[in-house]
Amino acid sequence: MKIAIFSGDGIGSEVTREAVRVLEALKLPGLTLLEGDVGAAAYHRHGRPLPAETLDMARVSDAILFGAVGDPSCDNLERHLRPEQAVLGLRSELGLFANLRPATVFAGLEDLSGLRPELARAIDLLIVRELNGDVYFGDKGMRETADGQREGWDMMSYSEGEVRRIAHSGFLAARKRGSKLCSVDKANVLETSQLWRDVMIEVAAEYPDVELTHMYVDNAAMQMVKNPGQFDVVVTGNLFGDILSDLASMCVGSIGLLASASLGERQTEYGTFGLYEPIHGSAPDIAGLGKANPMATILSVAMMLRHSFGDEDQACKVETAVARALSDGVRGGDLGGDLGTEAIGDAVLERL
Ligand SMILES: NC(=O)C1=CN([C@@H]2O[C@H](COP(=O)(O)OP(=O)(O)OC[C@H]3O[C@@H](n4cnc5c(N)ncnc54)[C@H](O)[C@@H]3O)[C@@H](O)[C@H]2O)C=CC1
Ligand SMILES: CC(C)CC(=O)C(=O)O
Ligand SMILES: [Mg+2]
Repeated sequence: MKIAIFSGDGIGSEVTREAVRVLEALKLPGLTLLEGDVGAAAYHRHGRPLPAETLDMARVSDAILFGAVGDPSCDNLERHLRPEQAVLGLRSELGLFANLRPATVFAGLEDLSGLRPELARAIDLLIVRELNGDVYFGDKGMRETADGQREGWDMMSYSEGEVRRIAHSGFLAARKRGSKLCSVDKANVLETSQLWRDVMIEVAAEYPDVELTHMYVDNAAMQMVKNPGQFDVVVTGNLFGDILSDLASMCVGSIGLLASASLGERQTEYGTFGLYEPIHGSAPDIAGLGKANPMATILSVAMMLRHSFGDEDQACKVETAVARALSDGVRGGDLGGDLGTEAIGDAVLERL
């Protein structure tokens, strides 16, 4: 089994290093790790954030472990050269349209949530975010208005087929959990969202065992803070899912804890091909200081073992090691402690 490691920029390389240590400690038979350049690192070396060599490596791999991309020194480059295009490009080129972002409170962290402990304790939700469409991938540009002002524009759209396939991902995920699916949109204002809602209702007919509800995204943000325990699976578009998942992360304690799996249709001999990454970015404010929490990336390895390698035992082993570390009081700066990235990695390894 081949895993491509794309660690990227800022804390991406720091957190990925710890996740790779965990992966190697599992001694999976026949494991080969490949390393590729993405993001600002790739731009400086190859002139492009997602070089052809990296994409080729992704295509011959069974799964990808991704750190993060983004560097302030690149924020004024033309958009197609910016580091973020690496992760967007991998998601679209590889057809990874279903992004799963689970959020659960670990025992012992209830007091570290941005919410009251009794609200935090009830959180066990999964955000299913569409990843190949929406305003992120529409035409965009800068133009001049008739009265000479600059105008930025981004096209938001979803086709019926794009909504239908993520609807199935949402319903199937709900069926494996609490059978409740909340579709989040902005159908009171956006045509994109009206189609989204119509298609969700059509697809619901194939899943009579799953309860479908709808919520506008502004209310969903409020409800996530007021009563997050009401959510089981949330299915939503690319932009709304991006925002709501960062919100959910603080409800469980830290953005350094939320893992993700990005899946498509490609099957390998081991399972579903996927890209696994923490939901956070390259965190330039703490990059190079050894302060980042690597747990989200380590938990992304667990998701990889589950979805791409069908190895539920090893996935649970990794998740249990992280949960034990947290319940034993292992805390990085993001959780009010003083342990650094490597020390947190050591603590998880000791509990594997
Ligand atoms: N998938 C990706 O590669 C993503 C890349 N980005 C990029 O990352 C760069 C920084 O973006 P921001 O908006 O600042 O988001 P960010 O997620 O990188 O950081 C937000 C805040 O959370 C903290 N943080 C994030 N991860 C942490 C961890 N593991 N441990 C402790 N603290 C952590 C950071 O220090 C910062 O204060 C930008 O260039 C952005 O475009 C942002 C999100 C996703
Ligand atoms: C292109 C990325 C920076 C999008 C993002 O923030 C994410 O996927 O969480
Ligand atoms: Mg994000």
